[in-house]
Amino acid sequence: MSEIICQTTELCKNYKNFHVLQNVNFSINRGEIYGLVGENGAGKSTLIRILTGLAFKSSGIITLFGKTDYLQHERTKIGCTIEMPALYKDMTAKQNLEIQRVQRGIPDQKCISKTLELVGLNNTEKKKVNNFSLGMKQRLALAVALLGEPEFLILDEPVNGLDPTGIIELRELLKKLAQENHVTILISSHILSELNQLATCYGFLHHGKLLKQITAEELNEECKRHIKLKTDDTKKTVTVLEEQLKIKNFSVYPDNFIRIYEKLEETHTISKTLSSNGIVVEEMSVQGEELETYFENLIGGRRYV
Ligand SMILES: Nc1ncnc2c1ncn2[C@@H]1O[C@H](COP(=O)(O)OP(=O)(O)OP(=O)(O)O)[C@@H](O)[C@H]1O
Repeated sequence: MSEIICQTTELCKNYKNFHVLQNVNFSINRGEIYGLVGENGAGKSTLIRILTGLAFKSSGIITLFGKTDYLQHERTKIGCTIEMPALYKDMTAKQNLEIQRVQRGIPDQKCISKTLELVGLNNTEKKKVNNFSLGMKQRLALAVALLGEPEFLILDEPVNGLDPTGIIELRELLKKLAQENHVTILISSHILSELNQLATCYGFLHHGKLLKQITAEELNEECKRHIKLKTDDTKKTVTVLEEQLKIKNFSVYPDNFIRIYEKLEETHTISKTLSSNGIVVEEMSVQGEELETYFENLIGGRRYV
């Protein structure tokens, strides 16, 4: 069974009468890249701040590496970038990391060049952070988070300010960290498509509530264009689909909905054939959407970017 690295149970956070997080239940397994998606103000940063100990919960349970109380030690295994870390602007990337290394008591000096190389900042040499682009500052922030070789990496909106190449590079780096170094990653974003091809699991946060937790596979399946079909006789429908309509690529869901992934233009023929076999078609529509539309629909059709 996979090991749960981070879990919240009925987690709530209130600021006076304002409920920023409401009964949030979510869990992240080791090696997973968890995409936390939510529009501005959804509560992503608050959730991350609570996990990392920068803010207090109002109620609920936080479990880190299997422990629920006195999480100071567990939090030493976490590396995080929350907003921009305090970087010394008149110093180089290397000098900044050296300060962080000493402050955190990391003995191995070699970790600095290793980390700079990992985030692609090894060629910045004498350049001061003052003269860094936003993307370079983001990478340095990531380097700071990676310095202690954390088991759990938490990144709050790390793609902000990165150009498309920077986003792809970051995506590859995070994949490598998860796959080769078995680092578990929680990454927040208000743009779902930025997490696409990276996250292995998604949590959708809206107005402080976790609306849904879904694996990448399930999400892709839901977004794939398909015919959604419900009839009064699922078993007989399956037989007609296979034997008469020669449809192979379909799935039957527990609520008796059938999803057909082929012959999307032939809904008329499908419904006629089913009717001629005495099957009543209760619902039939072509579905499937862009990731952004998926999230929009999930939160009630409102544009959020
Ligand atoms: N210290 C605070 N006091 C009162 N309200 C706060 C405080 N911190 C956050 N909030 C409110 O909590 C809500 C969630 O904020 P949070 O920063 O967690 O959202 P977010 O999803 O990270 O948004 P963004 O993508 O804009 O960073 C917002 O309405 C915010 O104004």
